[in-house]
Amino acid sequence: MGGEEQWSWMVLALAATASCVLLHVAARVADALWWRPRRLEAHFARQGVRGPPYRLLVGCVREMVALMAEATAKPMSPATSHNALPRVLAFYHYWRKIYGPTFLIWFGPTPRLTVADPELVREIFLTQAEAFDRYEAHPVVRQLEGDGLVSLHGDKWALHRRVLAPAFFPDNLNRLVPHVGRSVAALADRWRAMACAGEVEVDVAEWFQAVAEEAITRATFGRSYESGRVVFRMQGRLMAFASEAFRKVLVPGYRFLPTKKNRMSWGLDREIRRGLVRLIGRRSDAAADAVENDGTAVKDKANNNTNNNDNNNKGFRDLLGLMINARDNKSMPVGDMVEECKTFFFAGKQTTTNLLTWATVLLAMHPDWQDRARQEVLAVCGPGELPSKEHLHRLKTLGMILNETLRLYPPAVATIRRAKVDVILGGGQLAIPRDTELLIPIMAIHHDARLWGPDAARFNPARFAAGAARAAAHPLAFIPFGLGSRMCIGQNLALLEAKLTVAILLQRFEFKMSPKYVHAPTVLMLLYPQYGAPVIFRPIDSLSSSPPSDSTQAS
Ligand code: HEM
Repeated sequence: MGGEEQWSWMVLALAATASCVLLHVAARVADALWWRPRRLEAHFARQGVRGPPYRLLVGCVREMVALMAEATAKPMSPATSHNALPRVLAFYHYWRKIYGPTFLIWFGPTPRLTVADPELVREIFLTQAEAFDRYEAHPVVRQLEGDGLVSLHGDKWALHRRVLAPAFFPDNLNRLVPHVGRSVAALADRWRAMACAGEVEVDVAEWFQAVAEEAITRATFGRSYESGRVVFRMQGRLMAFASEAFRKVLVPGYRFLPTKKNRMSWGLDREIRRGLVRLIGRRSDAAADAVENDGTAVKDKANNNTNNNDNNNKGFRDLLGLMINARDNKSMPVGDMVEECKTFFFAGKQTTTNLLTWATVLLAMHPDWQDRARQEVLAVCGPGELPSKEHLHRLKTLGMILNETLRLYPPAVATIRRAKVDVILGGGQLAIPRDTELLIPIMAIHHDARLWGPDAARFNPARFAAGAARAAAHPLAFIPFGLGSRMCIGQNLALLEAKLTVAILLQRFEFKMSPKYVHAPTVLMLLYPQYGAPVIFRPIDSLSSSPPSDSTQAS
């Protein structure tokens, strides 16, 4: 064979190989975008599970967006109704009526099975939990929430959860009561000072952010509160930028473009990291000095706030200190600690702000329950003292009100899992292939009349009189903090903050909704009042205008 002929054969062979590769890739793409979704649709249909039809590339996202846009265009009607599900999860409400409680939707070519039956929920979160993983968030959300507990998996998640859990034990959190109480009392004093003609109107959705930020900053940084606060302020600004981006920008890759806002976000992100690394360095050095001087016991104390400058923090185990101690055991690098701090700010601030906002809105809408709760608070805590940890424990009516708030307006309206393996649920009824996502619409379970009775859409805290597990026809019908091993780690902190804040406001004010308020719950990551939550506060005259005495002492 001549050189020229040999060359032609090589070109032909290369062209044939390239064609094979191209064909193979094209076949894979066609399978992923068309044949696999069709096979899965048929697979679920054979089990009686149906849903809106899959459309090439987009799945049923277009219909979902249209249903949500239509629902959020109008406020709730009637304006006092708590039947918010059709507005908040419009697509769920619409398709559930057509396809029943378990149905299949498509996020692009990704199948998402919607499951609202508490027995299936039990299997997903408890009895077969090892077959499911938490879902990977949108990259914009991921960047914000940090690579901490919320998004970790496997051994690393287990280690972090073990290290951080002691910060949320009730006896530890009780030490925060005086701090949080004082910050709420300061807020109440400001509102009292702002009141003209005997009352003041404030948007509680805005103001409660400061209360939630104070608590999460204390819980994370303890005695390094002041430096931590500077870092978390920046994190707050970053979150504001990102939630704007999340709202407006659906262009893939937009977050990488050097726009003015993006450059500001990147700069803030760098500053936050630097600030946290510096702070961790200072705390680690202090702990190391303590070891050199006095041995290990003192090191633990150095990390756990026995600073003389802040005796009220005495013995408090903050998240940073717990992580630094773990790092000494070589288990948590600085980068991981930075990510956890970001995660806790993200997971802890807005969720609690939302709970506080909806609880205040509901009490303003239901003056009968506001009166009952106030009577309880005055009977247990008196009119002028900051509630103590012992007081909080005795505020049963307020506890019921917070539960009913979390039922009707759960800050996290849904959660998602992904099947890691093929799995069979419902005693053999439901075969779920690997990589199927499961959408658990927490809010829909909370509003289901078959579980909660015909008054499911009514605000009736009395249904929680015998405890959360007995409030509905199924013990797992109430899951505002999730379920199982990945249940919210901050639940005790959120409830403590909410009880304390609402108790202090009830002591000091009567409140009602502003005529400007438009009842329009909507979802943007969490459940928000779409047009804010303006509430009118009228200081209770029996109180003196001087700041209340602080009867509580840190324990
Ligand atoms: C009313 C307030 C809150 C609500 C309704 C809430 C809700 C939830 C829910 C539903 C989950 C589970 C998500 C899932 O299973 O996919 C969760 C997890 C989590 N929450 Fe909360 N949360 C609240 C407050 C807080 C606070 C105050 C903190 C931190 C101080 C926090 C930190 C976390 C973390 C780190 C996780 C992930 C836990 C893990 O995967 O191990 N949350 N939360």
